[in-house]
Amino acid sequence: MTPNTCSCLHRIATKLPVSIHITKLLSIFFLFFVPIFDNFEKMTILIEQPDLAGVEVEGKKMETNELVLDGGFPMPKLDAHGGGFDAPEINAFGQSFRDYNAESERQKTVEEFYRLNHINQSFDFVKKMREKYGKLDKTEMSIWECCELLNEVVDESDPDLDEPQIEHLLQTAEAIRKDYPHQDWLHLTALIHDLGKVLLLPSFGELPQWAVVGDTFPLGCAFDQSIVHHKYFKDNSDTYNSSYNTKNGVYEQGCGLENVVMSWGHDDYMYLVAKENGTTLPSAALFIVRYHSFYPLHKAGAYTHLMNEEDKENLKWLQIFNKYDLYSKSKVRVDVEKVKPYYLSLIDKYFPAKLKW
Ligand SMILES: O[C@H]1[C@H](O)[C@@H](O)[C@H](O)[C@@H](O)[C@H]1O
Ligand SMILES: [Fe+2]
Ligand SMILES: [Fe+2]
Repeated sequence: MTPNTCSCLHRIATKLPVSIHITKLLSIFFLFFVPIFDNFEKMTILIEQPDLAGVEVEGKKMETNELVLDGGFPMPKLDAHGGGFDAPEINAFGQSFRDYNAESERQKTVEEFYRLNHINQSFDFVKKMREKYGKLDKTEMSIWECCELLNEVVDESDPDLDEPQIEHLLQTAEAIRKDYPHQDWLHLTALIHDLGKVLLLPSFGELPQWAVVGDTFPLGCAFDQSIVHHKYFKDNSDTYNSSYNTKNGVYEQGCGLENVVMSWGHDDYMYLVAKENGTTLPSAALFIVRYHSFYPLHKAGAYTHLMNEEDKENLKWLQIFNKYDLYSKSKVRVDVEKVKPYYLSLIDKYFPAKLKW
């Protein structure tokens, strides 16, 4: 029924010799309901889509096409490569990244590092370290003061970088900031992720490199073949402990990574520091800090049977982060003084002024 037929019927109805009430009721019927039935077949139900671009959700600006994960932190839509980052093919030494067998000046140092690491990281050793460093009684300082301490630190496990660690922190943070400008928590996560390397310094007990850096792996269950230089586990006593050397070992399937004892180093230490000092960073940030060296999981896909649902969600962020951690390593220096005010503002937002270490 078209609007014309409708108004015509309305006119006829008004001319009928019946009471004014019936006329009014008919008019209402024809005017409002008939056109609705008439158009019923053509009707499409439209639900308005809120335009989230530029809108703040829990203090975070949204970009279009973003999903919101737990805690209100937006999950960016990724392209096939997991973000806009253009990963270089070769490192500063002209080799491909994380090639642990390539002949280079660093290869021997790195392999010797993993030999010692694999012999000495045991279930008992880690338990002792977590207890000792969990006390956070070494010193008090701000996040930025800690960044500056890393000026002194060079990581012997890394085949791709021999620059002081503060360079690496800023390179990672600046690279991720460029691609994810609105996720400020991710910029700060990048800045702090390796701060735990201060364990190498005298005021932190001057731990040997094998107890601070390098890839991490679980203790209390079998050492997966994907772990770099796996062969050196033959001299680790846990290899021969029947409670520890099976796929699940002391764990249950799906128990969640937080219940898994990881090899001791800068990841777990910095996680403890951030958590115990009451950071307001989201759980994905703490997950990144804690497991960023767990290449057997996030690169090789080993140990996934130990993850729970929350781990699986957080792993998506870790995999985004990892690209920047790895491929931003270069000899190009960041102008520290120029970017410092920005990072100081983030530190102020997510951390107390002084932290216990
Ligand atoms: O050599 C590197 C370096 O120590 C990194 O900081 C760590 O996160 C990596 O996993 C490791 O392989
Ligand atoms: Fe690291
Ligand atoms: Fe790193």
